[in-house]
Amino acid sequence: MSDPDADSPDAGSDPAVGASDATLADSHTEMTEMLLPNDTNNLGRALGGAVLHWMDVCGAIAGMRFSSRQVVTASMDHVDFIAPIEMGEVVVIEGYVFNTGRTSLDVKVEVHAENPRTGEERRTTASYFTFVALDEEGRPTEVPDLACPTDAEEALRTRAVEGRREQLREVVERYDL
Ligand SMILES: CCCCCCCCCCCCCCCC(=O)SCCNC(=O)CCNC(=O)[C@H](O)C(C)(C)COP(=O)(O)OP(=O)(O)OC[C@H]1O[C@@H](n2cnc3c(N)ncnc32)[C@H](O)[C@@H]1OP(=O)(O)O
Repeated sequence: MSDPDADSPDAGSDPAVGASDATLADSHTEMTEMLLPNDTNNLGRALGGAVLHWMDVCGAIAGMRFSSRQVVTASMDHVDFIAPIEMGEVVVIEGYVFNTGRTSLDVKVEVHAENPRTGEERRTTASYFTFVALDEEGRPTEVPDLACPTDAEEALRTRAVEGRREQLREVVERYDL
């Protein structure tokens, strides 16, 4: 989040968005945590499972904001922890819906760590989740179509689609599948 305004999905709106549509900006979710001892390992760094938990909750909130439904996590893509998070650092988790099926939503979730004293920040992980919206009886139910009425939203959508493709390609190459 080095420049949150540069490609903010909330910038501008389009009155032409249909009644059965929801926008990427509608789903946009940002959570801020501080890494405390309960979520660290013996090195004083974030437990992978704690980070996954925050990512899951952030993605679910994005899915619920988008669909106005309860959602459940159906799947999570590959996750690489590319940089450690140190105790006392601020953790910013950001998610948004970038693709929809009939009852499913794809959500990109990205995590940055921030040193609160220096302001230095770095990307620590990102992944792609699929959530499924449920009706009152707990059955999969239709979600709105995704609309990206602003250039910023369209750019984020494209970045997520291409990022997911690239991440899956890297995993296939890494394991020589
Ligand atoms: C707003 C009001 C809220 C009020 C209330 C507040 C409560 C606030 C609590 C929130 C708290 C946070 C929540 C955190 C999120 C959890 O932690 S949820 C817990 C962990 N997840 C689960 O327990 C899910 C367990 N799995 C299931 O229940 C079922 O497999 C599923 C996911 C519902 C799918 O059921 P199914 O019978 O396979 O359904 P089916 O009709 O075949 O497929 C439905 C869709 O799912 C897709 N799908 C199925 N399996 C998969 C898969 N493995 N991968 C990808 N897609 C899949 C299908 O492709 C299909 O997509 P569409 O083509 O319709 O777009």
